[in-house]
Amino acid sequence: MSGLPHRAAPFGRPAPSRPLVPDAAAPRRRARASQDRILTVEGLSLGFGGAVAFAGIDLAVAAGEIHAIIGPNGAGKSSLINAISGLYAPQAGRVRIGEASFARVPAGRLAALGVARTFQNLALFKSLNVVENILSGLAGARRAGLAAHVLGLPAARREAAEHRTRAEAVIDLLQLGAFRARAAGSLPYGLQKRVELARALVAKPRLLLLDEPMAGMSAAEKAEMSGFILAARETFGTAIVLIEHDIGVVMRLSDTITVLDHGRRIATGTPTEIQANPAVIAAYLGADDEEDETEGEVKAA
Ligand SMILES: Nc1ncnc2c1ncn2[C@@H]1O[C@H](COP(=O)(O)OP(=O)(O)OP(=O)(O)O)[C@@H](O)[C@H]1O
Repeated sequence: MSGLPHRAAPFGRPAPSRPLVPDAAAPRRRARASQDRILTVEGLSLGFGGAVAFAGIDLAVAAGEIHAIIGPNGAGKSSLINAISGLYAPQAGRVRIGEASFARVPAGRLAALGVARTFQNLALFKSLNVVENILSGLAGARRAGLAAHVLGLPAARREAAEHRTRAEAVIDLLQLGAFRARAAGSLPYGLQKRVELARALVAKPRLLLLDEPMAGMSAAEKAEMSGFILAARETFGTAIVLIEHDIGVVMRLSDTITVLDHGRRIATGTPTEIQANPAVIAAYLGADDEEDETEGEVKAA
């Protein structure tokens, strides 16, 4: 820290002291943690032409963990989520989801792998109502064939009823009942983001990837959305990987934070560890000097 300029550190609080006595239970805990791991990213690298989006990224997310990925603009956060969800094909490394390991994650099998995601920009069916949008999150979970649905066969009717029950459970959880018949496109932006979350959650994913779920929201809307994200984890035990620029929100929500800068992972730790990490502070102060926009976001901590 001594090399930093004389400016307020963006994350404020001091580092925790390390325990001095060796922790005998640590190896056992580590073994259990790796069994509970839902996502492991090993040495993942992606470039576009000559430009590096990210390189050599390692990441481990345990079942039920909320793991934020933060970093200045262009650090590689969205590209990493896009690679984890199979939209981008990495040039090196592997992604393990549960027990399955991939050089490129098959995007078409995401739902079967227990993974759901939202996008940085809203991707709802604007003219469909809220219930229909949420049900579209179960399209990958259909067992009865299309013909059975068209003909209204009993298996298809049972499945449709079961899906409605699941949709209603998510509607209750995210308090969307009053809007269920409204066209998604007619709702205020904050509610549309909530519908997107509901659509991702309806399949009860083991892993949920949220790309800036609170972008463009007011402080009150962000607090509300944070509550819904915690409720989702609590109710479904879902692990959540979250990209978010508001550092205050990240500090309050996350169990673990990974920081990217210029496509490299510069730190992983608890919120307390991250806010005291010199490399993280330097990365944000550097971004501070370059971009006024980021300044406010970092100081929100
Ligand atoms: N489809 C693409 N084609 C070419 N370059 C891309 C593409 N997607 C991302 N990049 C580049 O990869 C780098 C990382 O971008 P990315 O969007 O992943 O960063 P980010 O951390 O999510 O940024 P932000 O916080 O601004 O959303 C940037 O240099 C970006 O220009």
